[in-house]
Amino acid sequence: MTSRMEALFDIRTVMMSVGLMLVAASVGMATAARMMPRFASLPLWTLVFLLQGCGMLLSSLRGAIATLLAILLSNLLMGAGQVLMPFALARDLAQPCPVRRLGLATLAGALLYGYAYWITPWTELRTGAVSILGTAAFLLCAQMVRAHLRKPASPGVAWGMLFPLLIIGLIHLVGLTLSGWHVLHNPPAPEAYPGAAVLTSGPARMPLLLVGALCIVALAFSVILHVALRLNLELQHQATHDALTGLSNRIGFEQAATRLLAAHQRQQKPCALLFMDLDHFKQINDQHGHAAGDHVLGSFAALLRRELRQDDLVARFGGEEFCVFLPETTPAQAGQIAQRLCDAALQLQPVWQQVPIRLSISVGLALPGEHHRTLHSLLVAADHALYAAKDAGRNRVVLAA
Ligand SMILES: Nc1nc2c(ncn2[C@@H]2O[C@H](COP(=O)(O)OP(=O)(O)OP(=O)(O)O)[C@@H](O)[C@H]2O)c(=O)[nH]1
Repeated sequence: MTSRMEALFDIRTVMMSVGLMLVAASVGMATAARMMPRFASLPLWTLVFLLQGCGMLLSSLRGAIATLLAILLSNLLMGAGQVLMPFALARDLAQPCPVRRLGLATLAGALLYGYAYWITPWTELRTGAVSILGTAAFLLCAQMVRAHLRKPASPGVAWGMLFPLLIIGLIHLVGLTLSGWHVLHNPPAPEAYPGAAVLTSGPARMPLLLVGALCIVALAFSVILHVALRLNLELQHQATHDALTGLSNRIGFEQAATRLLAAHQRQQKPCALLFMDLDHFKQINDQHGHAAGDHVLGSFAALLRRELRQDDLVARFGGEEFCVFLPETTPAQAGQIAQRLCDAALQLQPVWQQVPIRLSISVGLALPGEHHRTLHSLLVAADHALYAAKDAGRNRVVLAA
C-alpha cells in the first residue's frame, strides 16, 4: 500500500506542490493585506504561510542543496510559521493568544532540536522536537477556533479551520510518538540519517504526510474564506446601520420590522410602531453648530437604548427622525412608552461645551389593525400622526387614526 502510494506520490513532489500552493496563498494574502489594512491578522497570516511554504519548498530540494543546511533551515522556517500561527489566529478571532503555553512548547522544541542536532547522533529526535512545537501550536489554534464557534458568526468557515488544525495537530502527535518509539527501540547509529523523513518510520508515513500537506492547504483556504466572510458581514452591517448612532438605519429597520410584523400578525399578538422627530433640531444646529447637533443625536440614541427593551427594534430613520417597533406591546403600553420617551427627552439636556441643550420630541404612534396591515401603511400612519403632534405644539404623542 505504502510503496504504491510512494510510487504514485513522490515525497519531494508532494512537498514542492504544497510549498508552491502555500507561497501562492501567501502572495494572495499579502495583496489582501495591502488592500484592507484594517484586517490586522492578514500580514501575520501572510508570514505564516510564506514561512510554511518556503520551509516545504526547501525540504523538497534537499537532494539539490547542502543537505544539513537545508534540513536546519526548512525546519526553522516551518517551526517559525507554526509559532506565529496562534498569534495570527488570536488577532483574527479577537481572542487572547496563549503565549505562555506556546513559549514553553517552543522552548522545549528548541532545546530538543539543539540537543538532537549538535550533541546526540539520534537524528529522530529532530522529528520529535518539531512535533512538540507543531502539536502545541496546532492544538492551541484548534482550541481558539473551538471557543470562537460559540459565537454565531461564520460557523461553517470556523469548522473548515477546526478540522485541518485538529488533523495536523494529531499527525504531529503521531510523529512525536513514532520518533520517541524509534529512539527508544533502536540503538543510535551515527551515520543513520533519515533524510526527508518528517515522520521517521513505518507504513503510515506517506499517507500521513499527504493528509497533513492537504490539511495545511485547506487551512490556508479557510483563512481566506474567513476573511472574505468577515468583510461581507462588515459590509452588510454598514448597509443596515447608521454610522453616527450605531442604530439600525432605514434599510435595516424595514427588513427586520417586516419580519416581526408578519410574525405578530400570524400569532395574533399586539405590537406598535413609534415615529419620532426631534423638535426644532435646525435651531440646535444653528445655535450650537453641526457637531453639537451630532452629539445630541448620539445622546438621544443612547437614551432610546437605555429606555427600551433589548428586543425592541430601534432605528435612526434619517436626519433627526427615529423609529421604534415595539413587539408584544398592547396599545395602552405603547402609549405609556411613547409618553415616557417624551418625558425622558425633556430630562436629557445633553451638555455640549458645558452648555446644556434643551430637547423635546414629537411622537406619532400607529397600531396594526384593519386599516394598517403592512409596514408601509403603518409607517405612513405614524408619520401623519407625527405631523399632527408637531402641528398641535410639539413635545407630545399623537395616536394615528
Ligand atoms: N447635526 C446634524 N444635523 C442633521 C443631521 N441630519 C439632518 N440634520 C439637520 O436636521 C435639521 C432638520 O430640520 P427641519 O427638518 O427643519 O426640522 P426641525 O428644525 O427639527 O423642526 P421641526 O421638525 O418642525 O420641529 C436640518 O437642519 C438638517 O440639516 C445630522 O446627521 N447631523
